Amino acid sequence: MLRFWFKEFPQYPCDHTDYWRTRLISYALLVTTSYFLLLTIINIVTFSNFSLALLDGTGLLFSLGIFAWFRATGNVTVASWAVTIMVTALILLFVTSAKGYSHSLYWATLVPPFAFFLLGRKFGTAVSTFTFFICVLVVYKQMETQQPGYFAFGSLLNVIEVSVAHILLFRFYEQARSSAYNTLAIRNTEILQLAETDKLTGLFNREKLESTLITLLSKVDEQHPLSVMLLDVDHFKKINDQYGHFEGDKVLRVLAKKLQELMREEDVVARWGGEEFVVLCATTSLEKAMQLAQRIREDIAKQVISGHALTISVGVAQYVPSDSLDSLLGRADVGLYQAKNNGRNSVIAA
Ligand SMILES: Nc1nc2c(ncn2[C@@H]2O[C@H](COP(=O)(O)OP(=O)(O)OP(=O)(O)O)[C@@H](O)[C@H]2O)c(=O)[nH]1
Repeated sequence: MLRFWFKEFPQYPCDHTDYWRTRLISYALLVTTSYFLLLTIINIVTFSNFSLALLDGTGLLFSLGIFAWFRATGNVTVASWAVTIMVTALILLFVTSAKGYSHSLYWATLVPPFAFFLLGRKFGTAVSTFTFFICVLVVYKQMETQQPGYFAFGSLLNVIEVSVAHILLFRFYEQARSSAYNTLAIRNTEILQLAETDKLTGLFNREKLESTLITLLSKVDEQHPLSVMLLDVDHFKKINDQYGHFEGDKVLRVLAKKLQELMREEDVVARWGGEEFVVLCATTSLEKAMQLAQRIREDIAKQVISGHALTISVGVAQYVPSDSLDSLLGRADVGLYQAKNNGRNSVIAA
């Protein structure tokens, strides 16, 4: 119903640091505008108190003025100050006019949540300190006159109103905080995904491959051997030279997808760099890995990849206890080198 009141500013999307400020400014102006409008009407219609109605009418115009100006400019900093000053002035006016009766002081507790949220730590502290200083002063003056405090029905309403305002404000804070955390969590997941994905092919990149290999190595034992394959496209340079780099990229993308389809679900396929790919085969002996690599080499040779007939050479190695990460991949590289020397389109174990 009140959607027209809350303008979405394109410069403040929901993950922008000022997004929730724009919301609180709009909420505060909605409350102050309604408050002044109501009091103006009551003072005219019920009490015929036109001087008070004039005062409330001025407040109404002031509140609407800030609202219209904020909608037009989207200036959060100035609107934050305007709203904080208006809310603080209203509260202090009430506290001083009520001569510091206890129920009126309760309103002052609304200032810190406003001031800190809209103005930040430094000015929030300043405005809150100023407000509480005025409250202390008012109470001190009251002490001098020895005026006894009293509570009437109005006082009770005041306490209830401030309590409700407190709950709403803290709900607002919690929403802003959890929204920020959720956005952060989504961003973190995206960043993590970017950090471990090869941009061209969408496969795991070298960093992710190495961390996965370290994890898999910790699980290796006699029943769970681990083998790796290093695959390289034969004469890939020709595709680039003949058809251009973009076509070469397209071929790499399609080939990466094909490799993933051809591998078993449990195999980890990654782009090592350039036109080289690595496959980690957990719980796979050298013999089994050789069979798998041969099957894949044959499949690739039979298929047309993005309009090109391709072949691959593969080096295969099985982890032995004396291996480090580098020596294991190094041995697969030796196998690949031999496969290339053997005339390519072949698989060699090392
Ligand atoms: N399009 C494209 N080309 C790449 C990319 N990374 C590396 N290359 C190219 O891959 C080619 C690799 O060439 P070489 O190392 O000579 O190997 P090759 O032509 O495949 O020959 P052999 O491996 O000996 O069979 C080079 O032309 C690189 O520019 C990439 O991300 N995209």
